[in-house]
Amino acid sequence: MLASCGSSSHGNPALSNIVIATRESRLALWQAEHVQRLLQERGHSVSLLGMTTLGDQILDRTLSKVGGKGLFVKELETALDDGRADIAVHSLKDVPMELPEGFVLACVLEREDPRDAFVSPKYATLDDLPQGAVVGTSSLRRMVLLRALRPDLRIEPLRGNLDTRLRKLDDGQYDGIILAAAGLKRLGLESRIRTAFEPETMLPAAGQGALGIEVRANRADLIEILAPLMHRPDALAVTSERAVSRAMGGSCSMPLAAHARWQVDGTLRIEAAWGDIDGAGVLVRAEAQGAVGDAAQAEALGDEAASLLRAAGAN
Ligand SMILES: NCc1[nH]cc(CCC(=O)O)c1CC(=O)O
Repeated sequence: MLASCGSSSHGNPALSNIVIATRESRLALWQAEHVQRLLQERGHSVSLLGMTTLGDQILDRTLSKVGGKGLFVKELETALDDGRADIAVHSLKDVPMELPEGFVLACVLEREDPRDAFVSPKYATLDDLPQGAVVGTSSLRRMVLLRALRPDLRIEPLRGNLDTRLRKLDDGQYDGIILAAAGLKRLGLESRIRTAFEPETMLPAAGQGALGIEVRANRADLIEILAPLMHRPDALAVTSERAVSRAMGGSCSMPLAAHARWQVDGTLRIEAAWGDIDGAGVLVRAEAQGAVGDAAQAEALGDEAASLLRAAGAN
């Protein structure tokens, strides 16, 4: 079933052309083109298939109310399934923990800045915001973490792609908004970042800043082609973060943060936070640290952090 048409100098099968299924937001296209460049540098021919997903069409409700992360991924998987495309490039943050039967994450690329960023025309930091200022975010994680930092702020929903969100800010609908630093940097909008929150202050979402490449599990040809793009340390860190989400039954209807960092002694340290958005503003945190040499150990570390979260009151 290999769609091969010859061999590269390394003896790998070479596809005549690799088709990347991608959403059509500016960020999604940047990400797909990034993977396109990386593969072209290795001698592959690559084209893009742009698609509009349900997640892109539903801009008036929070994602958590309309079905969650899968909305951005499903149409792309259909294109892989029916052979219109070979691979899909995703922001890992938006990829559900369990992929549908028959799909695998073949590759995690080197991660961009995983931090959240404070963006505001007027205020340099969150601390500079006046009492009761309006901050835009539709992320439950950002809401509960913001609430812990500044209970006085008014948090208002903010949806749409990056350009839309920035336009709403510039229109004056918010005093400040929170966005992922990675997306701003990729689109050359780094100058909009007033403060990047250290993870201690605003713990990132599992997988934030990382790109994942999804393929049909039976495409051994593609899995081999993508292997050199894998960034192993970041892949293991992200695997432990995603394990926290999986263990907590994670979806974006749950305020959950998980962020893992390699330590100077070579161990991996993961921090996690869980919030109770409807309840009394409960926010619990946990951390775990250990030697991680493979995906199973990365998952075990994430599971341990999730157990500690539960022991601390998360459910
Ligand atoms: N939920 C939307 C989303 N998914 C991925 C990114 C970009 C950052 C990344 O790659 O993690 C963003 C924008 C944001 O959260 O501000």
